Amino acid sequence: MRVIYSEDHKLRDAKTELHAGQLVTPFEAPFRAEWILAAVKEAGFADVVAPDAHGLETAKKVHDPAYLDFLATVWDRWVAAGFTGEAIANSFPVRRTSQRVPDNIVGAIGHYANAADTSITKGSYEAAIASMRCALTGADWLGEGNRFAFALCRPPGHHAGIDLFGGYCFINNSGVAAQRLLDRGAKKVAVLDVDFHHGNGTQDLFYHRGDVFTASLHGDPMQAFPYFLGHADEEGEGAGTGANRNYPMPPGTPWDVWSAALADALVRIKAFGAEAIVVALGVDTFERDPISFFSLTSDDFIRMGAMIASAGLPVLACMEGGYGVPEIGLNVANVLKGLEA
Ligand SMILES: NCCCNCCCCCS
Ligand SMILES: [Zn+2]
Repeated sequence: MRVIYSEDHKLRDAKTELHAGQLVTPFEAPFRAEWILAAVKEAGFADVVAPDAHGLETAKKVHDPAYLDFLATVWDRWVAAGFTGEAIANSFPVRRTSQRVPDNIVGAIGHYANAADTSITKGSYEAAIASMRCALTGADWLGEGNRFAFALCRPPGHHAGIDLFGGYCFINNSGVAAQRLLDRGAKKVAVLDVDFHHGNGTQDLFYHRGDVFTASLHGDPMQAFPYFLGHADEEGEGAGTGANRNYPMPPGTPWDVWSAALADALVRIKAFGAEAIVVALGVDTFERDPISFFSLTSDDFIRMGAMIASAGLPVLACMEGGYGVPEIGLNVANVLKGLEA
């Protein structure tokens, strides 16, 4: 199991998150990557490397290049506008409005945001680039014929759409990795999102494409972020018809219900003909996660890894969510243990 990790994740260290009507210390904070790194090393996954210095060529195939330019410049534009706080979107192009991108930075950040929970700060972009590079380096490890890799991505990526940031995400690491695998010769790949929250960004990237199967197991969007995508009737469009599968589940969902959805997703991934699986690995399905409502135990994460490995395909796991409790490290290590069991 190759682990890819970059110290540059520390450049993403926002001080505010709009949560429950207050500006709180962000749930998605630097300690997360440190705890997870320590735990996977402790579990024996010590083959840890820094990412290669990939550019934006692959990312530009799944994200709007103008959006990537926005990410690269938003902080400087925010400061140039004279604002002293962190960059937070507060006006959005909602129903029956123009999709023109305003020149004003407050309008522009709202155009590109799908949630107001993600403050942009100095260094956020550089950290997102490093995170993307971890995923791309993991894809290359698989492309070289290896079976498993874990990209310790921070910031996460699965809520980042074609031209959207939010849910603590900026660049869709697992989506970029899937594209890399295709560019290296795969005909079909799958992105399996096991994070508690629906992979709305990943679904957006590939919804009209037939070469990437996207599956997501998540809290029912009627009750859970991201609220506005993730229903079971979203099955892809055009060339992507039948290549998207959502498994929304209710509060309190335990392993036996959750794993039945995983089993179904894996059957569909195999039937699709995927040559590799990119796992959007969030561990916020854990019973004590502070912002989620499923009931998986730490041992369930071993079972999760074993089930995914049973598909018999190469697997790249890209770190997504999992918050607040020390068990996030154990739970990630347990998935890796299950993969290699
Ligand atoms: N402020 C907490 C409420 C929800 N905010 C978005 C959660 C994104 C999870 C990404 S895995
Ligand atoms: Zn999540």
